[in-house]
Amino acid sequence: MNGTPSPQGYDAPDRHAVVRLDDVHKVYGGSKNRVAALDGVSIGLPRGSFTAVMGPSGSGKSTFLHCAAGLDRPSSGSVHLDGVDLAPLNEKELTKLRRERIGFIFQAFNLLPALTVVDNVTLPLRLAGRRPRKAEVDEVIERVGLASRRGNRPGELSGGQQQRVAIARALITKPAVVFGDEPTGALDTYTAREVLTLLREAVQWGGQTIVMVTHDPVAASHADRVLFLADGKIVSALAAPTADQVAERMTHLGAWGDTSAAETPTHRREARR
Ligand SMILES: Nc1ncnc2c1ncn2[C@@H]1O[C@H](COP(=O)(O)OP(=O)(O)OP(=O)(O)O)[C@@H](O)[C@H]1O
Repeated sequence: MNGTPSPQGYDAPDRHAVVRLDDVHKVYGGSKNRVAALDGVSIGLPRGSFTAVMGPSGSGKSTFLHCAAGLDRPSSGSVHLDGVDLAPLNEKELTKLRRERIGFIFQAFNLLPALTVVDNVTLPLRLAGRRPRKAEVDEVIERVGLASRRGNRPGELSGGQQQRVAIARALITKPAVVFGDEPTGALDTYTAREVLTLLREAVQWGGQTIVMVTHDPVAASHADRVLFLADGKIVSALAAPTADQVAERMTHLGAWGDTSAAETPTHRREARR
């Protein structure tokens, strides 16, 4: 669980990991426009851990998330989720596995505008044919601080509140892992911190496993470990990271392009406030 490279890459894939990728390659295009979006990724993510995935634009973060979550299939290599090898599953089986064992949180919240908070949160249970139990619904809605908003619709909520609904919706099925794609990307600094604290608590108190793609070093600093991707490979990792350490590592990867070398998106955002 540190940043030391092993002969197999960053961390030997651990048999007990909730998410395990073994030598995963994902290739797009043909012979003329071939892109190796993932180029031999091997990693194990332990149960109850919070992992942030960072890297320059085009480094393969989304592809990593999509392959790890069974939204996309690797060109070669294997992905195990909660002990299940995803390769032999057909689309129907993959959909069922995603519905039952994975929670998703997106930058754009993706709530259904016509449904109340309670109905948005319980939707995954109803889609899985399970009748929501009042106690479990109350518990998760209270945990995200929305007990007084149960009957509101998304349009009546702030961005931070909407993301908390999305978090409750991701947690309600008690998934093996929650994948976040820039979950704080649309939020201001203060609200983002509240949402990240909530995710941290889900890991710390609920034993939830979370994997989050982010461009924000401050967001990444809430994770137990940051994985850095470059050109489709995990090139480095940081355990118990600070935002400054993450920003510095990103600068070395050339992640901020040719804007000021020391500036990060977060620092720029803070400077504008
Ligand atoms: N459907 C696709 N067809 C062709 N190439 C693709 C496709 N999806 C991704 N790629 C390429 O694979 C590489 C990795 O893309 P990916 O979206 O995973 O990067 P990323 O790190 O998430 O980028 P960003 O931070 O800009 O969202 C890029 O070169 C991208 O152009």
